[in-house]
Amino acid sequence: MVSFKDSQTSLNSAIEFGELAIIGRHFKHGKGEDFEEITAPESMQSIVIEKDKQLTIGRSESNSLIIDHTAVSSVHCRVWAIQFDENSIPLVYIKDTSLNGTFVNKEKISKNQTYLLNHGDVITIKFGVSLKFLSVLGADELSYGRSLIQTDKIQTQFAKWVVKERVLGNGTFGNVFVCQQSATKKLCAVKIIKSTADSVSFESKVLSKLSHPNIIKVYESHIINSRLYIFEDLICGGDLFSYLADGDALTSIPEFESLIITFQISQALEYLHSQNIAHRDLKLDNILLEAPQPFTRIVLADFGIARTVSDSREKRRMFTTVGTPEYCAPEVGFEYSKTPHHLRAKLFKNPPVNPGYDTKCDIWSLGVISHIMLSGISPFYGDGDEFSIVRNAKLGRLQLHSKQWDGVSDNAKDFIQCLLYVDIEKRYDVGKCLQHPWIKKHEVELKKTYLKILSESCFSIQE
Ligand SMILES: Nc1ncnc2c1ncn2[C@@H]1O[C@H](COP(=O)(O)OP(=O)(O)OP(=O)(O)O)[C@@H](O)[C@H]1O
Repeated sequence: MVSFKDSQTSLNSAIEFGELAIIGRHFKHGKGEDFEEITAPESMQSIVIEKDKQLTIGRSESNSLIIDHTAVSSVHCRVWAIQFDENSIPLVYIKDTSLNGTFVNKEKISKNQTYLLNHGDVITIKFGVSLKFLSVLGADELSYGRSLIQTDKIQTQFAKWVVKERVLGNGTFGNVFVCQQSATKKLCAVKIIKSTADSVSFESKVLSKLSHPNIIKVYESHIINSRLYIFEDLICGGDLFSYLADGDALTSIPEFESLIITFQISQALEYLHSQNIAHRDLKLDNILLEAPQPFTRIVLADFGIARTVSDSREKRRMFTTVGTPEYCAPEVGFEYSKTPHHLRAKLFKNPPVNPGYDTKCDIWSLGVISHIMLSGISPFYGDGDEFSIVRNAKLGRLQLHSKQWDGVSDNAKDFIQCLLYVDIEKRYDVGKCLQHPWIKKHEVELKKTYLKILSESCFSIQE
């Protein structure tokens, strides 16, 4: 009735983040149901949760744990672990994809909802097995968050929210914690930023007024004791950088998967740019996935340096050099001087010589991201120091004929070229990107896939 795939029982070299231990089974008993504790054979007592590998539980042969019962869906639920960096505590999520439901501690998870597992949680597949989640750190998985809350004197109780002792990630300006919406019990994220300078206020002021499936949803924000708390949706699949990472290198993904991600980012940019907002820091790390799998909803996050540009065409310019050189358009103004401090917050003093830049800076970044997805190569990275990255970007030479591009269509290559023109006039805007043959040729399939992604996403459930 219950079986494991062989690969799940011999994982000695993998990084383990926890396990799901079989503790019993559920069965039909007359009109009701019953539960009995079971001791599975030794080789089948637990299923290991490892880094970068999604586990599936269900009826079909392809699952990591197969439960052969008609009440169990073909893929009933998925389990995966996310770790922000190698020093942070992994988060293990479960997503229900079943007809009859997946239960955690006897509560049903809504279909397509994702739940963050805590050490000791019991997962029940009705008329299948019950599994206990054992975190690799045991009950200690909360200690890091708890100590941060204490040392940073973080407020945990709000009228509508409770901040949890789970850390999602750390940024330059602060930390991101899991929190819970008191009324609905829904898990969300709260970004807690130490500084309340103007540079971070965009996230709290403007983002809460935006509504787009591919842009992080911000509910509200509060400033308490010089800390800005931004309550937003929890996006559970990690970032695109981790998704593409393979050891120390990045890998390419299939062309249609790259296309659907590019399409979703373009949708978000079309919305942002139509409101005269530039993100200014688009990069793999700031693109979050709802689940670490192909054809999932992607969400633009980290609007810490985003800016609203003027409505007037003449004034639609920005002059501050910000962003990340690897993804940054040449006109943004990073310089290839060997002096590193030049590379941050450099103000253009003389606008007629340096005309500044506009929202097309995001298009360049999208070009870099799509280039990486299609080939596994960052186009201007060179030997990796900022000097060569900035110089290469200013030259704008692309090598779209190396072996990494074998099998990539000419349309995809042309799309990349159109986004990475150093000449801003020649570079496409987002409207033209969406009209490019790479997208137009697949428009019907793309729209169908996009609608399916949204209909299966928590975004559509909340709206
Ligand atoms: N809403 C969210 N849901 C899930 N994870 C999130 C969310 N927001 C941020 N994170 C995680 O926390 C990490 C830090 O996020 P944050 O936006 O504060 O950092 P950052 O500003 O990108 O860092 P830096 O400024 O150094 O680039 C992200 O990389 C991401 O992994």
